[in-house]
Amino acid sequence: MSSLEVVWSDLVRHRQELSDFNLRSAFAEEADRFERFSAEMDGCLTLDYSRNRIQDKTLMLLENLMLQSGVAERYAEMKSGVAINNTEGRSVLHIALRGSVDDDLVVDGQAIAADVNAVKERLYAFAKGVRDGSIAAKDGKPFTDVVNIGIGGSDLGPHMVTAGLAAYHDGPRVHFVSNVDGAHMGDTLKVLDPARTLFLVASKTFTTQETMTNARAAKEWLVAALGDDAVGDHFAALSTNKEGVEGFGISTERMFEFWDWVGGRYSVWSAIGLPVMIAIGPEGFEEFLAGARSMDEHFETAPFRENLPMLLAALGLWYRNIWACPSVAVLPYDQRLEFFSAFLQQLDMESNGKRVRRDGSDILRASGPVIWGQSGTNGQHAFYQELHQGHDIIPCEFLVAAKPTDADQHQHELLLSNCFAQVEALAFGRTADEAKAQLEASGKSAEEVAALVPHKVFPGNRPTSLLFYDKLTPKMLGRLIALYEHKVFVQGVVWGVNSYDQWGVELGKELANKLAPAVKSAERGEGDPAILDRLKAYRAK
Ligand SMILES: O=P(O)(O)OC[C@H]1O[C@H](O)[C@H](O)[C@@H](O)[C@@H]1O
Repeated sequence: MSSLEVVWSDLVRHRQELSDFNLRSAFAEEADRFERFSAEMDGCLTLDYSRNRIQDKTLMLLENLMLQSGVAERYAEMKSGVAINNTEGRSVLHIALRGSVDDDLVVDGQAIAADVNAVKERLYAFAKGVRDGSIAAKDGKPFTDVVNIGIGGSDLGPHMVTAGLAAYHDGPRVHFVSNVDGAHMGDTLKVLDPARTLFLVASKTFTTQETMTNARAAKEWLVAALGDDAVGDHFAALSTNKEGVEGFGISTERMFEFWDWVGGRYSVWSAIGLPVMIAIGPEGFEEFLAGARSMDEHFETAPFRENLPMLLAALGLWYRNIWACPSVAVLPYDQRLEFFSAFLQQLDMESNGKRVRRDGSDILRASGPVIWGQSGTNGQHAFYQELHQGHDIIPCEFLVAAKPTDADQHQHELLLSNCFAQVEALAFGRTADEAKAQLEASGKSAEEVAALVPHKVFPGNRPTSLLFYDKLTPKMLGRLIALYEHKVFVQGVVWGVNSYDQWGVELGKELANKLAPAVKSAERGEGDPAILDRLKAYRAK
């Protein structure tokens, strides 16, 4: 057995040792659980992971798993520009986007920091111009609205961050259109004035069906109102595909490039972040980058027991592979992070939702779990029932700020108390004796008590981790995203997958393009004839 397989079997055996583990008794017996199982970075972000089914030995074994899997070695390869995205022959260097000009990161023998900086300067100048009106609409007046047209990595990151930093917006309004469903573009344009609207076409490849369709629709809408010559002033492109951008009619002066070593789901730090720069300004965006950079440094230097991404990754592996938990709920108690779990779905599931290892061999164990969630307290009134009393154990990651950015203090205290209450209820539950005492105290008869007790028992012992931070600033959001990026990286290395390709998305895309003509005419064509027949019938109604 390889030394890595030995660690996996150590972990399986260790789970048996913990078969009677219960968070209630663990907390009763170990007054120091918070001290032992929490880590802080920069004095403003704490990961409290004390309410997990772990002991010191668990962490020792998980640390060994990281060592044996070669996490540090793979990270060194990544930083040195090795094409760790082996199926596409690409380096993976999104960390360079938040680095400094003095960094010596190299791709294909070329230093990249200077290029990164040059594009960033152009982006900042453009964002500033749009914000102060010096980059204006066709009529010379400032833009009031910016529409980002993109999908996947060219939408989820900037959309989530723009919403997350709403307290810092002081530029034009920013909208996001992603879905090929014409209703998305239609509903967005309905409230906009073409004379005041700037479109950003965001697409790494500049070939994605949804984005190109929406971009053409936007162009038609604009041209119909303002004429052909408005396109130059009212469009800009964020892409790696110069020919595609020019072909669409956007000049290279209005194109902001990035590079094939930036994966779509890791691209919010690049030109894809332009909507955020326009919304909060370049200074705010610099803070956002600085937050991510501080997480990079933390990840590179903090010892395992203090290393937030390592710990989050380790706990994820523990539950996914040793406890067979199929999903993880991400629950930000922050309305402005309402798109955070949707963003993480792409980051995590597109990266590690794989069935073969880098060399094409079978992984032989479960890889990326289903990531899902919603902002608190909304989720409490929807799916928390299942978290508390459902059949599956669903580890939860809660996120909450100590202080509101600009919201009411009293309401923020209620938000915090809801978050802490959930964490406590999931961990400690309610025993049958407690349920009985409560029902008796409420005056129920003995029969009623007996009938209701089973329904009122909360098993507890449900694992949660809490990311507790001072305030949701641009810097903090940068830290949080980079934290999850590194977590995904670590897990990908342990599972041995290529976290930077996404072949699984391709088949559906190919088939959609193939079926488009058949759907258009609703005639029998390629694909499932029965459903096309039904389509024809419904259309004829
Ligand atoms: O930016 P684009 O080239 O338009 O790609 C947008 C998205 O397309 C696909 O769905 C990929 O799976 C995503 O990773 C990517 O972010």
